This record gives sequence, C-alpha cells and structure tokens, in this order.
Amino acid sequence: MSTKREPSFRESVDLMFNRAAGLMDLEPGLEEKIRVVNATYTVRFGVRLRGEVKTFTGYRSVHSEHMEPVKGGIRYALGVNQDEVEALAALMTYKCALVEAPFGGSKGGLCIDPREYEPDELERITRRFAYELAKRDLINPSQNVPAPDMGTGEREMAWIADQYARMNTTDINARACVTGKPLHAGGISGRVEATGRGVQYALQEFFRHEEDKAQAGLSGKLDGKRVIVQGLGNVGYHAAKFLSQEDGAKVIGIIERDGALYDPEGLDVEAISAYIRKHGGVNMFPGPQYIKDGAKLLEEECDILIPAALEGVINLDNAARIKAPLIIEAANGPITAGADEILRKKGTVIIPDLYANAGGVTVSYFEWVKNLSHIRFGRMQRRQEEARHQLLVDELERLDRYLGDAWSMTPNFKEKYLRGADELELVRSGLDDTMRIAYQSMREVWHSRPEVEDLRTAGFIVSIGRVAKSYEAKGL
Ligand SMILES: NC(=O)c1ccc[n+]([C@@H]2O[C@H](COP(=O)([O-])OP(=O)(O)OC[C@H]3O[C@@H](n4cnc5c(N)ncnc54)[C@H](O)[C@@H]3O)[C@@H](O)[C@H]2O)c1
Repeated sequence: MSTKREPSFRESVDLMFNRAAGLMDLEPGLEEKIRVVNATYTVRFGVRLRGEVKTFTGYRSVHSEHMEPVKGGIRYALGVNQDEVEALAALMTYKCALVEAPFGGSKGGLCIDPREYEPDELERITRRFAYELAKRDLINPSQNVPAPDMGTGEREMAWIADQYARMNTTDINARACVTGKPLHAGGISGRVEATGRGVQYALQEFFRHEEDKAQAGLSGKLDGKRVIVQGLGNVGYHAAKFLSQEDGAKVIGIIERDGALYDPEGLDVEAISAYIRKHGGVNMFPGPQYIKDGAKLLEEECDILIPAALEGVINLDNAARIKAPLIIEAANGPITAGADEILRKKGTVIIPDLYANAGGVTVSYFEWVKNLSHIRFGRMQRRQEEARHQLLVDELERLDRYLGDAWSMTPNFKEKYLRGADELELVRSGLDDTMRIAYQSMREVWHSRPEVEDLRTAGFIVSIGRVAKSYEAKGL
C-alpha cells in the first residue's frame, strides 16, 4: 500500500493541466481562468416512490463557457459527487477543444444506482431531475446540452428531451437540448456506438505511425494484438467488439464489477455481453477462467489495456505492476496523476481520455447540428439517380450556409454526401476524420517539442491553446 496521498479526481485533472500549462506561454492569469470550474449547481429533489418520498441529490457543473452551449454527459451512479462532476466537466472542455467540437465543458450526475429502480420509477426521477436543470437553463439547446454517460443511455435522453419540449412548447429547436437520443426521437445513426468506435479509430490511427508504436515497443498491425478491457458497458463493449471483429485483435481479458474473465486464446465478446445483460455480471460464464478480484487482471500481460469503466482504477497502488505497454483511456480519468507519472517513467504509452473517448461528443455534435438544421443527413438516398445529384448539391449548399464550420472538420463528408451515402456512413466518416486529425495535432506537439514527454501533455497543450485563443478573441 502506498503512503503517498492520492489526489482527488479533480485535483488529478488539474495536475495534468498544470503540467501542460507550465510548458506554455500563456498571458498572466489566463491559466487560472481556464483551469477553474465556473459554477456547479447542486439540486436536491423529492420523488414519491413506493409509498414514500425519496430525496435525490444531483449536480450540473459548468467548467468553461468560452463556447456555448456547454456540453457533457449525465452520469447515474451512487458514487457521484461534486469533485467528480467538476473533474468530468473540465475534461469535457479540453476534449471538445481537442476535437474542435464548438462547445464549452459541462457534466452532470445523479447519486443513484439505476439498477435499484423500475423503468417507470427511473422515468419519474429523470423527468424531475431534467425539470430542475431545465428551469435554470442547465438543459437548453443554446446553453447546455447533456448526453449519456455511465448509467444512462438513449432512454434517459429521450425522457430529458421530452421533458424539455413540454416546458418549451414553442421552441422549434427543443430536440437539440440533449444528444444521444434514440433515432426515432431526434437521434443520429451511430451515436450509441460512437465512443467505442472512436476508441477503435484512435487505435487504428496510432497503429499507422511506426514511430509511435515503437515508443510502446509494439510493431505491426492491430491484428492479433492481445487486449484487456475493463467495463463491458456502452464504451467497452463497442470498443472490444469492433477491435476483435473488424481489426482482428484478441480480447483476452474482460473485467467487470463482479470479477474478470481470462482466456489467452481470446474471449467471445458478444456472448459475454449477452450474459452480463441477462445475469448482471460475468461470474459463472461457462469456459474461461474466472478471477474474483477482477482488478488484478489490469496487471496481466497484454499489448493494449483499455480501462472503460471508472476513474482512478490505475493508481499509486497498482501502477508499478501494470505490464501493458499501451493504455488507451476509454473511460474518463482511469489513471490518477500519480500513476501517470509512474507509468511515464516506465515508458508506458498512454492515449489519453481527452482524446481517446472523444468519439461520443463528436457524434453528439453531428446530432446537435442535425437537430438544428432540421435536415436528415443522407435524406436523398432513395431518390432517383438523375434528380438526386442536383438536389444533394442544393441541400449541401444550404447546410454549408447554415453550418459552415461543421463540415470543415470532416474533409470526406462532402464527397460522401454527394455520393448519397447514408447517415451511418456519413457519421462514421466524420468521426474517423475527426479522430485522425485530433491525433495528428497531438502527435505533432509530442514529437516536435522534446520537453513534451507524452501524448497527454501534448493533448492538453493543443486544447489549452485553443481555449486560450477563444478567450483572447472574445475578451473575458
Ligand atoms: N457513454 C459515452 O458516450 C461516454 C463518452 C465518453 C466517455 N465515457 C466514459 O466511459 C466510461 C464508461 O461509460 P459507459 O457509458 O460505457 O458506462 P456504462 O454504464 O454503459 O458501462 C460501464 C460498465 O463498467 C462496469 N463497471 C462498473 N464498475 C466497475 C468496476 N468497479 N470494475 C469493472 N467494471 C465496472 C459496469 O458494470 C458497466 O458494464 C466512463 O468513464 C464514462 O465517463 C462515456
């Protein structure tokens, strides 16, 4: 057991920020302005459930409003607290800046274990929480736009959107008040898979660069690489599925709440995911070795470690024993600042959260743009070939006029649009472009400045620079 005090999650993010800001030439005082959380709202509300009034505590934190709306998920978990939502809100600011999604950073959370409630109870709780936030403009298409996070998904987003629409019946843009909605309630194709898909695209991009792979002592392709994933939820499941089914990677370990499964020959991700949905955990899954102390598997030999569950799982206690040469932070904050230092000194390459899990907010941005434009991407696909091209050109011009900068980050988008690609193809290509471009912006800093030792610091330097420019341009 280490005797050094582990910083809190927010302190950890701030320490990583400071490391990068210390290498930058920012105007005096601006560093602090960017780092601090602007405001955090705490709400306590009651809902009558099972014959008694139950009081819930929730938060919505706004880290930076250098761009509006601010954006960030809503988490349902018992451990939600102010420090956590503030850390997550800060990460959202840096994440959006890194992938050039034009949003400030925010995050919300409700202290609740959603598994303890029936769907109709969860709906009442969610609607009440949404009401409390929306009446203070903490849910609003132009001010603050939530999305799913741990413990929430499409269903909760649909309730939130509907609650906001009921409170703002004349707002034609009401649907844009939240992203991650179901397709039939204003959502966009490919949002559910987006964060895991982004993790896949991030690894694909990393593996395109020989020099970067060499830093981790890796070579060759993703094909055959041994992967251990922690958390087979939305992000972990999709990342594990795509990497194994499309890139030929071998998922040898899956860590869940109740333990871990291990098989050096590879695990069946689909079968295990279905088993978790049915039984609530991995214990008794037939075949692979079951390890009761699941977190121990983080320390097993593998090529790529994907923490995709919680923050702080790689910390001062276990960092020195982590053997993976490459860690991609699919979760937010899985590596504490202290562990980050230990791993850096060991030469472990870390693809940092602010980049690695930005696929979710990137596709959320497409969804928000789609809601505001009131145009369904790929709408003309089924029109007759000869009439279609001109219609698409006209439609694209209209979109461009409204939403100019939306397309600039996706160079393949126009070509695909004019070809009549469907929405899912457009979303995936926009996400792929975004993940490639953002990686390249980080690696350029990483390789061109000797004092920048790691991708995380490089990512923060790119993000902080952009936020600083935005503050400077508009005045504070
Ligand atoms: N959903 C998104 O679009 C999104 C976007 C960006 C970042 N993230 C981050 O990704 C992480 C996971 O989010 P999610 O949306 O996949 O959540 P989720 O609720 O869908 O899945 C979380 C998974 O982790 C498992 N888990 C919980 N505690 C665990 C523990 N102690 N050990 C092992 N497994 C555990 C759960 O059983 C579940 O399967 C979070 O850090 C979240 O902030 C999510």
